[in-house]
Amino acid sequence: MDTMAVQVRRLARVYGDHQTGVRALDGVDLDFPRGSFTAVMGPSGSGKSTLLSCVAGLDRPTEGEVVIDGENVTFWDEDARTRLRRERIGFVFQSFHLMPYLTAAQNVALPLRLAGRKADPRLARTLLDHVGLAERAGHLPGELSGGQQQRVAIARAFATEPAVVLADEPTGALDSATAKDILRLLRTAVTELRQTIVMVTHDPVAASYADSVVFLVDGRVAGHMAHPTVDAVAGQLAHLDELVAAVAR
Ligand SMILES: Nc1ncnc2c1ncn2[C@@H]1O[C@H](COP(=O)(O)OP(=O)(O)OP(=O)(O)O)[C@@H](O)[C@H]1O
Repeated sequence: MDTMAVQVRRLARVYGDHQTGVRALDGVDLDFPRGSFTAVMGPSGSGKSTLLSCVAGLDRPTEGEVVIDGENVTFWDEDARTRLRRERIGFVFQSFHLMPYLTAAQNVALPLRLAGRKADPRLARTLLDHVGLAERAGHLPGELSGGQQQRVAIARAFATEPAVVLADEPTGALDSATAKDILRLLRTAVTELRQTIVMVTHDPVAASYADSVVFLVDGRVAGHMAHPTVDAVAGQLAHLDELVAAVAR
């Protein structure tokens, strides 16, 4: 069994003309091991969202490859990539993206139904139990707080036991105490359940819950940090200009 959940190789994404267009990604090589929690950071426009979109198969790279669970998915057709997103990738967004007219349990079961699996109501309840929301299974998103909605979204993201969960600013809309609860939950999913998470964030506190941080600058990997602390990440972000200079060399 491959030990890498996700690998990207020489990944490039050019928007517009190949010569004069924007190189949103410019030769990115990254490995995301199974059971790892990686934060992706970098200035606005550095390519973080483009990286997630390419890994999710929402966007096609101009060059390079995306390998998920040992399978090169780069050239899969639209149908196969839709199945990939439904079955092998979980998503957590800043603004939760729950279906407003479905209960918490129905939202959690939705990926299983879309993947054509028999939706066992007990599984949705178990997943909600894991995120501390067993009592709220029958509630609609509008009846839940922001932090509770994000817990439902996390239970949903892990429902299909995906190869990787892609989280885009998962704590961006939450107050700092609620954000820490959510980050602890993500950390537990990695440590205890061997899930794999790739999280885009601007927040050094959020990044400090990860095993490592990848810094992107101008579409390139400008640095890595293992065992990040809040101070070390904030310090690196304050000196991104030095990373930029190193990339330009
Ligand atoms: N559909 C598109 N068409 C043209 N240019 C695009 C498109 N999507 C992204 N870009 C450009 O690609 C670059 C990388 O964008 P991306 O959204 O990946 O950055 P980001 O690091 O996620 O930024 P932010 O932190 O602001 O979300 C930017 O210069 C952006 O303007």
